Formats: sequence, structure tokens, C-alpha cells
Amino acid sequence: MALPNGMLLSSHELLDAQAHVWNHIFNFINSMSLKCALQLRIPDIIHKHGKPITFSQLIDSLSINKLKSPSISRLMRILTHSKFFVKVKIAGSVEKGYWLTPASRLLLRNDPLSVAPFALAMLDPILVDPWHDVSEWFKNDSPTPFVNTHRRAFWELLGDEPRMNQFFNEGMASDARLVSGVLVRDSKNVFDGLKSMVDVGGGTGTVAKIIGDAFPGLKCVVLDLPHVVDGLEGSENLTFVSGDMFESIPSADSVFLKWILHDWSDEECVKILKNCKEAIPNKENGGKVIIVDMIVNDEKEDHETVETQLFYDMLMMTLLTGRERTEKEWAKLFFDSGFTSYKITHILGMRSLIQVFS
Ligand SMILES: C[S@@+](CC[C@H](N)C(=O)[O-])C[C@H]1O[C@@H](n2cnc3c(N)ncnc32)[C@H](O)[C@@H]1O
Ligand SMILES: O=c1cc(-c2ccc(O)cc2)oc2c(O)c(O)ccc12
Repeated sequence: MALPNGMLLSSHELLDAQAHVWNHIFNFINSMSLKCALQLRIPDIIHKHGKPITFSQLIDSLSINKLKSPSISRLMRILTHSKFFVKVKIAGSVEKGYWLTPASRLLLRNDPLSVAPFALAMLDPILVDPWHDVSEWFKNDSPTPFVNTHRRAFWELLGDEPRMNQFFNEGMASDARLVSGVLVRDSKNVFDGLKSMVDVGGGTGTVAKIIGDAFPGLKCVVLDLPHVVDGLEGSENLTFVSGDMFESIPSADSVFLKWILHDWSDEECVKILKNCKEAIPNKENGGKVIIVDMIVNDEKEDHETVETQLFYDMLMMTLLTGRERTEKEWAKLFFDSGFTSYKITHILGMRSLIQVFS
């Protein structure tokens, strides 16, 4: 076949191109099949069963119209293909059973590291609808596709929608548990000697609780918006403060920013970082800003990692005014905010720990 520019394609190239386009068009079917399995609680049912579950046992446990049972095998087939379940031999039976994989273990509702709340929030129409408005946003002067769709900023909407607010805060807390575990285990030296730390945009306080327990001499303050922290109880070395990081940040030896700066534009990040600098009056007590965020390096990373980072970059563009940044872009933010040096540690998989000094 000849393309309009005269380039000739072999049959093989043409069919490969068609498969590539089809897989991109149908990518949403993977997400929506996953959403359906979560809503039907299939990972939890298999986990509760405690061993591989046969098709008929699975059907008995599902709250569905049993006339639709044959379609469950089709749902399980695509999710097995995408490695959320495996089919394994059952001792003493000719029938195989469905069992969990490492990916579906992260989808169990009561697991402390569960990604289920995020999956359900991300695939809710409230967060899916703005993706239909991205091309319109390119042509108009809305600040984000999200505002184009919902006429409110992302954080404002979470304040108005308790169900989404809860999913979002629970999702953040499970990620915070994973990251804090690694920090306490592998980066003790980052917190050694600090007397106080303010976790800016610290959500419901998961990082502050875990770091505070690991370093009892460290007093932690969590600053977040009223709909996130109002009513939360602190403890001996943990205080919740409701406020706005663009207005002011409570004083401390150190400021912690996990998954904050990627939400905001360069100008907004410089404002936040300048407020962080002001919040650390005492440079001697180890004063620094500790950042957990992604550093994009598309030359070094493998295809899948780059794809995930690009997904996050598009997510930040669509929901918020933020972006994922290269090391050079991060350095510019630090120097524009008046900091003089920084140190990057790669201990968090796709994210990095960045310590920034005055
Ligand atoms: C992506 S979440 C990160 C939460 C937490 N740091 C974590 O990683 O688990 C961003 C947080 O910033 C908070 N936030 C947004 N705007 C804020 C503001 N102006 N002042 C303080 N916190 C804000 C949100 O409520 C949310 O908890
Ligand atoms: O809206 C989001 C969602 C996420 C997210 C989704 C799924 C996961 O497994 C983890 C995280 O992360 C976000 C984020 O980091 C942020 O700063 C703003 C919004 C979101």
C-alpha cells in the first residue's frame, strides 16, 4: 500500500499499524474493565476465599443478576490477560481457579497500600469528564481542562464533594504509607537531628505520623486545606493546622513537600518555595526543604517508566496547573526561589527525594 507521501508499506507494517491504532483506541477498555472488577469487589472476594476460586464459586459470591454470569468469564479473561488475575491448577480438581497477582493485591480494599480508592476516584465521571475537554481547553482561556468542565478548581471541587474528597485522601494516605516506610527504612539520615518539620499539603497526616513515630524527638505540623484537616486529632508530637500555603507556612527546622510541587505551575511553585524558605528561619538546625516528587529523565528510563511519567504529566495538565519536571527544570525553581544547592537521592522508584538548602 502507498501512503499519501508515496512511502510504501509492507502488508506486515500496515497490519501492525492497524493493531497499534486499535490498541490505543481501546485502551480505555482496560481501565473500565478494572473499574467494573473493583466495583464488583472481585479482588476482595478471591482474597477472602483464601485459595484459588473456581468460576462457579466466584459467581456464587458475586451480587449480580445470575443470568449475566457467562459475561463474568469474559471480564475475567481480559483481566487475566492484563495480569490482574492468574488461572492456576486446583489440587484434586480438573478445573482451574482464579488467583491474585501482585497487581491485584494492590487493589484489595482493606490493604494499607491499596490503590483501590485512587482507581475508583480516577475512573469516576467527575475525573474522567475533563479529558473530553482537553482540545477545547487548548483553544480557550480556561486555566485547566478540569475548570473548563467543572467551573471550579480541583481542590475546590474536592471541598464540595465529600465522597471524592474521601477517596482522594484515602488514596493519598495509602501512597504516603508506602513512601514513608521506604524513607524511615532507607533514608534515616535525612531526618536525623531535625527538631521540627512542617508537612505542607500533608493531607490527613500519614507521613507525619510515621516519621514522627520513627523520630520521637521530631515535632511535626501538618498544614492543609480546611476540608482535609478540620476535625483531625493530633498527638504529643503532631499538630494539624488548617491554612493556605500561598499565604503562610508555620515555622520549622524543615519543610516536607510530597507530591505538592508537581500540582503547580513554575510561578506558583516559586511562591510556595519562597514561603518555605521564610518558614525556616534557623538554617543551623539542619534547615532544609525535603521534596518527594518525580524527576523526568526520558533518555535513561525504560519505555514503561517514561510512559507512566508522561501519564502523570498529562494528569497534572488536565486536573491542575502542574507538570512533571526534568532535573534542569527543578534546579531553576530552586535557584529562582533563593535556594543555593540541592541533593537528589534515587530511593523511591519512579520518584526521587530532593533535599534543598538555603
Ligand atoms: C497531591 S496531594 C498530596 C498529599 C500528601 N502530601 C501526600 O503526598 O500524601 C496535595 C495536597 O495539597 C493540599 N493543598 C492544595 N492546595 C493547598 C493550599 N493552598 N494550601 C495547603 N494545602 C493545599 C491538598 O488538599 C492535598 O492534600
Ligand atoms: O488525581 C490524582 C491521582 C493521583 C494518583 C492516582 C493513582 C495512583 O495510583 C496514585 C496517584 O495522584 C495525584 C497526585 O499525585 C496529585 O498531586 C494530584 C492529583 C492526583
